[in-house]
Amino acid sequence: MPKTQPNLYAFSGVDTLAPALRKYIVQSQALGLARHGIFKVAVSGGSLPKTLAAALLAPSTSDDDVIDFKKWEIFFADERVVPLDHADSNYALLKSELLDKLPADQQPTVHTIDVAHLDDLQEVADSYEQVLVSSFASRDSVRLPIFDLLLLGCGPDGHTCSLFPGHPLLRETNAWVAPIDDSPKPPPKRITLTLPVVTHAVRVAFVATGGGKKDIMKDIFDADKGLPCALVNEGAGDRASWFVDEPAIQGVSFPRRSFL
Ligand SMILES: O=C(O)[C@H](O)[C@@H](O)[C@H](O)[C@H](O)COP(=O)(O)O
Repeated sequence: MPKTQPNLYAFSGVDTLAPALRKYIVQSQALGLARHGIFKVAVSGGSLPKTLAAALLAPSTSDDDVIDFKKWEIFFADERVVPLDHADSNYALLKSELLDKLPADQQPTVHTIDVAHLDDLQEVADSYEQVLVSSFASRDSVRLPIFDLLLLGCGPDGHTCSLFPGHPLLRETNAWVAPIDDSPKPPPKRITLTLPVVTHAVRVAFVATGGGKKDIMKDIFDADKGLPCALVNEGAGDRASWFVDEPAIQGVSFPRRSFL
């Protein structure tokens, strides 16, 4: 079977990107609800939660444009191993950008890391994997958990989640969730979904904005450097979609698609 290509959607800025991202998320939600009555989504940190909030907190524009947060199960595609109220916590970031702005009766289920063992990184990863096992059925019955949607960022070195270029973790084939204690991006101690879990999601959306991303975007889309983001593109094909602004893809020759 021929390999499919990722979808590259470019927008003038976050104000035009956010409504398209919202539409894509609402479609993904409908697919998830049709599939299993729940919407299982994992999110990253960085600049993503802010863009996500711009997309999701906007008022609904039609009967088809409804976000049912009560049916959402939110996981973290990667998390820094710090207390949940720490300035570095991806949960704390998502909470302040999005969760705190949702009404009390519209709160999703949010799966945070277990902070009881912050000094034992492997234990944090293992216990988070158990959270996935409970949600997605046992490891014996499913080889990999299949998220309805992953919402990811792209670092200036081409990393995504906490999967960094050239890191041995990229070769992990067994664990669903892995620890990393030498993240080049601080803080060093993190847990992350592994590459097979990322590439097996029903849909993977990347959000990358700003001129600071343009060099790495050329490396991801126009070169063959085996960067983590490119490995996700390769594994997910057209199940991967990129929501970017024009400055982020200045000079990139990979063909854009129009978002309908
Ligand atoms: O916890 C983290 O550090 C993030 O999950 C990380 O993977 C992030 O998504 C990228 O570094 C992109 O970050 P920006 O969107 O801020 O560039």
